Amino acid sequence: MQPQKSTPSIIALKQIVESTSQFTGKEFFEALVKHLAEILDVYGVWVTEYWEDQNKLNALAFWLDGAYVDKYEYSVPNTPCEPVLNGHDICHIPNKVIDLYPKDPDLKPLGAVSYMGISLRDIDGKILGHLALLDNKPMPEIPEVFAIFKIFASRAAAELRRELIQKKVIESESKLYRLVNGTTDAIIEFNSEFKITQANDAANQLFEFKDLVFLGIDVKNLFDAHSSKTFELSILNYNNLCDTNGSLNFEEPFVCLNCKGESFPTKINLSSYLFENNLYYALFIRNIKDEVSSNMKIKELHAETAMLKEKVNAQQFNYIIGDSEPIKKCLEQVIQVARTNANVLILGETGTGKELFAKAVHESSDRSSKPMITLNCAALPAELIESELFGHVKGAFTGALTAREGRFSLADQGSIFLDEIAELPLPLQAKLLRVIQEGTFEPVGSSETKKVDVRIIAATHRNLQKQIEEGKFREDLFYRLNVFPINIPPLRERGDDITLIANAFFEKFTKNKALYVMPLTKRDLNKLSLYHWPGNVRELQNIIERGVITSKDGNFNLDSILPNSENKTPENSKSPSILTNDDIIEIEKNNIINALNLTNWRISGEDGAAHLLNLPRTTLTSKIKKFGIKQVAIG
Ligand SMILES: Nc1ncnc2c1ncn2[C@@H]1O[C@H](COP(=O)(O)OP(=O)(O)OP(=O)(O)O)[C@@H](O)[C@H]1O
Repeated sequence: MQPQKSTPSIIALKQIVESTSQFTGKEFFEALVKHLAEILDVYGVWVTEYWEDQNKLNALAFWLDGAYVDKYEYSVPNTPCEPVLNGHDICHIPNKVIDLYPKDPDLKPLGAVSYMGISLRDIDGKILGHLALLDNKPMPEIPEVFAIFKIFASRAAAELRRELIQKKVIESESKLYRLVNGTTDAIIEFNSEFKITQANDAANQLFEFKDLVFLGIDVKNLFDAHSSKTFELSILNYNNLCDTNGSLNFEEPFVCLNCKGESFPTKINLSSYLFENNLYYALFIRNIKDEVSSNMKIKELHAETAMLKEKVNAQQFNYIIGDSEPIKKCLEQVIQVARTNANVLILGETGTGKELFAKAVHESSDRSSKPMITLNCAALPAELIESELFGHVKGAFTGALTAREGRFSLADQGSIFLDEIAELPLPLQAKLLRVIQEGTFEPVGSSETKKVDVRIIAATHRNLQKQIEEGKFREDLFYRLNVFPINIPPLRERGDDITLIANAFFEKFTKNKALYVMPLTKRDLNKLSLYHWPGNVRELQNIIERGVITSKDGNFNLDSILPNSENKTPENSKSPSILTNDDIIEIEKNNIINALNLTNWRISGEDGAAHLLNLPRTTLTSKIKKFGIKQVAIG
């Protein structure tokens, strides 16, 4: 091999330079191997990249016997290329290359005789690949050829380095592209004149802009008037507002407008940077429409839940009839206290509905899934109350044949309603105080301490302060119970509630009855309203029930049932009133009924009604007949 005899090496060099200069990359390598082979007049030339992990060489271009070899990769060991990669500058085998590398599978088929290879290295010396010549004739050592070979090896190495760097750039650009365009947040770059210079795919999608229209427009136009103003001011004050990292995060949402003018809420943040001495900003926009609408949905659901809760509460209390202000106030107090764990003391005259209100407190509390256990402290003898409240063990007292749970245990996690609390014997008041303070007690006859979590709702019609003064009620217990007192007003102070309750009870007692009873008349209702109801709602309930039972010819019988003597409020009784004859007859009739009721319908004798009325027995008998008074069994 030698440079063509007629062409000086400098010309050969010039030729190769000219024929490769306009190319880069694969085209350069192809031009290089072809021209080198032609000019140096060798059988084959190839340039490779080195795959270090596999210890393989891969031809970037291979010119062999006047044509390109399409694909050529091979393992380095046992080939003449091995010493090239192992540090030799130029490896030149002028002859008998097959004898030196008998295990190289390709040398023989190619008829290789001589070989020359040179490594292509990175700046730091790392092997990038190699350039090799192969000939089927001996290849003498000619310094000019070496020189040409070296020059082009260094050109090939530069190209290889450029290729590798370009590959890296493309890779990192593609990573960046994926990052920037893979995000659902819009990223928009704009300059100090607010002109958009770049935008990612998400920005185009979010604002429904096409690339061309998007670039160059004023970034402020992406916002509605108010947000645009805020945005502009923020940019003008950027240096004062931004954090130490140079970025600016906005807490409040910005309203953006898409190209159709449709608005949507967004969260934005900004950062700024200098590029080639020009100031740029990167604006990150996140569409929070879904977030906002979910928040709104949550708010709506909260409101709906609150409304439903109110409805449920209202329904829960629908057994408490009444629309008067004092009753509404009591119901409000029920709702207030129910949410807490505070003990409740319900005060009010007998029959005002204290038990109903206790039930309402329990049912609207978190304990409603557990029972409310009731104990009427006035209904049991003192000896029994203790075991009723705290339970007893077997044999604790005569008759205690088995152990029994007390009401406090039964009410665990729920509530206990202690009605007529003023009647609780003093020793038990002390025990109750301990349950309130520590949540513990011992069943009768047991030394085992039990612990419970019970809310106490107590009620009384008595004046507890007075009971304390008289030494009948413990003051400390009173303060423990009186955490949240609810005063139930007497029925006479509830105005139109009397009518409401009377009609409701009338409905209840006449419903599904074979007997038709005419509805309550205005006169009936008027009378009921004027009565002062010492027995409160319970008394009203009884009166209506009796009036229905004793109705005659379909007429509700109020007259003979409502106690006349107490038929007037104290105020009313002061004002003079004229009674009709009918009224007087009615008064007499009711008076007889009252006397008969009091004497258990005994007419004669010392404890009979005639004696009570100071009437002869016969007169009373005839009056009973005249007024059509009949004894009624009251259920
Ligand atoms: N507002 C009301 N609406 C409907 N019914 C009521 C109302 N208040 C009381 N009642 C009825 O009146 C009767 C007496 O009520 P409750 O037993 O709750 O009264 P109380 O104040 O606890 O009586 P006591 O002091 O005698 O124990 C019950 O049948 C109850 O259902």
